[in-house]
Amino acid sequence: MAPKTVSIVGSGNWGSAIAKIVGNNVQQRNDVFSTIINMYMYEEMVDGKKLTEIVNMQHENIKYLPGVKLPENVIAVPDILEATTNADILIFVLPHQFVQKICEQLKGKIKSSAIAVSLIKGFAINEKGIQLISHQISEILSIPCCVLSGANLAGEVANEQFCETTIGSKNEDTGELLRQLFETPYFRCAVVQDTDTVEVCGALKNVVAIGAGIVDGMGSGDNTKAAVQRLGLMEMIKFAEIFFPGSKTSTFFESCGIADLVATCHGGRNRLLGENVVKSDKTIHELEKEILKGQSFQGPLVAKEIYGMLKDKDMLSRFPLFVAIHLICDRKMDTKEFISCLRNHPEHM
Ligand SMILES: NC(=O)c1ccc[n+]([C@@H]2O[C@H](COP(=O)([O-])OP(=O)(O)OC[C@H]3O[C@@H](n4cnc5c(N)ncnc54)[C@H](O)[C@@H]3O)[C@@H](O)[C@H]2O)c1
Ligand SMILES: O=P(O)(O)OC[C@H](O)CO
Repeated sequence: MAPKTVSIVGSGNWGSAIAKIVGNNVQQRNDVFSTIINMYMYEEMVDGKKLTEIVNMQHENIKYLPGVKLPENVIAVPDILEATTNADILIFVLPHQFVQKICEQLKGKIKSSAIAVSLIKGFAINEKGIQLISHQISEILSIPCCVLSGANLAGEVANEQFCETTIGSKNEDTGELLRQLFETPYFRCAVVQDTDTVEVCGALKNVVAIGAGIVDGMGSGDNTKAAVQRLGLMEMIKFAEIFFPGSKTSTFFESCGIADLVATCHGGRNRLLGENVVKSDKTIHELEKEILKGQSFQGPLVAKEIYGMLKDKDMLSRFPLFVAIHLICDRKMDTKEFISCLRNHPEHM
């Protein structure tokens, strides 16, 4: 069989870390994969030069993953159609708010036999309510879309510190192909078929991590933070049970579940946001600009999306932690009220 061409759609903090892994792997497995990888990069000027040109000259994404060398077979391409022409495998890894626009541009322009894999942690909103990003990609492009999600803080992965991840694929052969594309001795991939739950975990843990940051900002101890994580996990499980029937509890014990929740509540950008929401009165947008310098917090947007959906369905009282986190991010609830939310949580009734 002809080697498969891989394209990466996205080149931020995680996109660049994954480009390092995939760029190296395709060189070692060149019987299975073509060795040149196009990486779509949203063009911007850095120090007066185009970021794509800097990446292609220096083999380093100096804005989103400074200090990490990327393999030379990863080529940054500013044109989305040029980046994805001939791709057999499309890796989607960009903040979820940009997916619809990118997919609309790709519609009818990619190989009909291509497959996608989404590394994105977020939800889309459409007229029916919440939609998984992998479903959105699959629906717009008319191709299957798998997922990859786990306890994977990009900087640590890029520095080759051991971690696990979870690939969700309903098709066993595709799951094995993706494992070959992503697995390294420091990035251990487990494949499960319960793809929806893998993705739900990735989106919701970003919301819980803001709660962990809020209690950090308030100076509460580790016990309080553990309570946020436990109650958050209970809401994540309930959310999956109600809105994604058939979801398996065992998936929450994979890297995409409990491990990612713990990693993000301790070392993630969303945790940092929660801490700063307590310590400053700036808006989320101002904090994002100030703290992340171009990177993106996904938690506040997901919290807002699920708040709107739960309100429409008259279910706000069943998810008080998610609701409080949204209201605090929106500056409609005082951070001091967060402890009462934990104290009066329905899990204690
Ligand atoms: N960073 C991590 O540690 C990490 C780990 C696992 C999963 N994720 C998930 O991966 C996804 C991507 O995150 P990331 O960290 O790579 O990105 P990031 O937070 O670094 O986001 C910035 C990216 O968005 C791009 N961008 C800005 N405006 C754009 C536009 N209008 N259209 C298209 N792109 C635009 C920027 O060029 C940059 O590449 C998210 O869903 C995130 O939750 C992140
Ligand atoms: O830095 P965060 O909060 O976006 O989390 C990053 C990853 O999702 C951790 O697995």
